[in-house]
Amino acid sequence: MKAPVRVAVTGAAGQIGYSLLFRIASGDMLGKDQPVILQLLEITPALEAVGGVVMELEDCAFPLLAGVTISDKAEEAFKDADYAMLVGARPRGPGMERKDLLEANAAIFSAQGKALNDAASRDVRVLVVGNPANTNALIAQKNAPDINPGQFTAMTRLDHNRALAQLAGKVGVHTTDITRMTIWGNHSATQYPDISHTLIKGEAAAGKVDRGWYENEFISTVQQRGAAIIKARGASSAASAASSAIDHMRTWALGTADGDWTSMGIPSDGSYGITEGLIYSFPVTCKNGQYEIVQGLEVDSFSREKMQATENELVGERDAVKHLLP
Ligand SMILES: NC(=O)C1=CN([C@@H]2O[C@H](COP(=O)(O)OP(=O)(O)OC[C@H]3O[C@@H](n4cnc5c(N)ncnc54)[C@H](O)[C@@H]3O)[C@@H](O)[C@H]2O)C=CC1
Ligand SMILES: O=C([O-])CC(=O)C(=O)O
Repeated sequence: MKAPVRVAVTGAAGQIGYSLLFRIASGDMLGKDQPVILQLLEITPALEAVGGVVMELEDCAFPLLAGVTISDKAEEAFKDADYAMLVGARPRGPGMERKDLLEANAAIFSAQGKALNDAASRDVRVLVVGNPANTNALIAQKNAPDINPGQFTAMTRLDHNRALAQLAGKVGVHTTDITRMTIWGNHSATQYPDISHTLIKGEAAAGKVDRGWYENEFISTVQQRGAAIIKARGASSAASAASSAIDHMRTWALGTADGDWTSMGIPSDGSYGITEGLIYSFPVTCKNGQYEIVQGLEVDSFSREKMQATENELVGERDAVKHLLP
């Protein structure tokens, strides 16, 4: 049996937490041979509620769950963490854009960046889910100068999975028939879901759908899916967000399939002309716990314009939180 790894989860009493914790503990994230210790962080008034969730975790008798801790202190929850899933933050309501949460949530991520810097494993892999996820990841990263900046990532896997589902539904195939989907940019309404390089059963996806559908329906449906769920459910996506967080970490740790790639919000190294340092979603392959940007993809003028629009939005968000970026 492998030694247990430590997975810190913030916002553990929230809606996403309620779905996420059980999937991590059952081995969906890191494999059915990898024991895990969960280190849960919540604000003080929610500690009793987390206690209830922990009772339920115990009652599942998960073979891989090697321990659970609860704390309202970030340094305790992040102590020696190998993985940190930063979910705890305010969600948006109807009529809001995710960046409207910047002011409410940004302070959380500067404090948690510092706490990760002080307490987590030097190899900690960080996923930011709390919105606006890309800019919150930037804030946490900049407040953790002793941790490799590349270990801070933001979740666009939900957008990636949504794009797979929309395309599969349109063409009448299963999502598993589709490879090389790409989400570029911000987890926001400016994101660019790009099928220019996507394959369906090994053939170009662009040849199988009408260009008008792609430009006028597919892109906006994926961009607006979070808002559509809030409108229908009265609360933002939770189980699908948790599932995508599991996918993001599993792919990062265990790798992408040969010939395929995924989408992750990662610090730009300047690839594709994107401003260095922004947490921008790129197509990436993963192997041995490392990700690498897929290079050499052709970018036409339609794509370039969309990639720049979402880049511009991220530059604006970064500038709005300058005071939190040491
Ligand atoms: N990146 C993505 O694709 C997605 C991101 N989200 C975002 O995830 C976040 C969480 O969503 P839900 O679970 O639905 O919200 P929720 O309100 O149900 O839960 C959030 C939890 O975080 C806790 N919390 C607040 N401040 C905290 C802090 N400083 N430390 C630790 N815990 C703290 C709250 O007490 C609450 O229990 C929201 O910002 C939401 O917008 C949601 C869906 C998808
Ligand atoms: O839309 C929201 O506010 C929640 C979220 O990020 C998503 O579902 O993509």
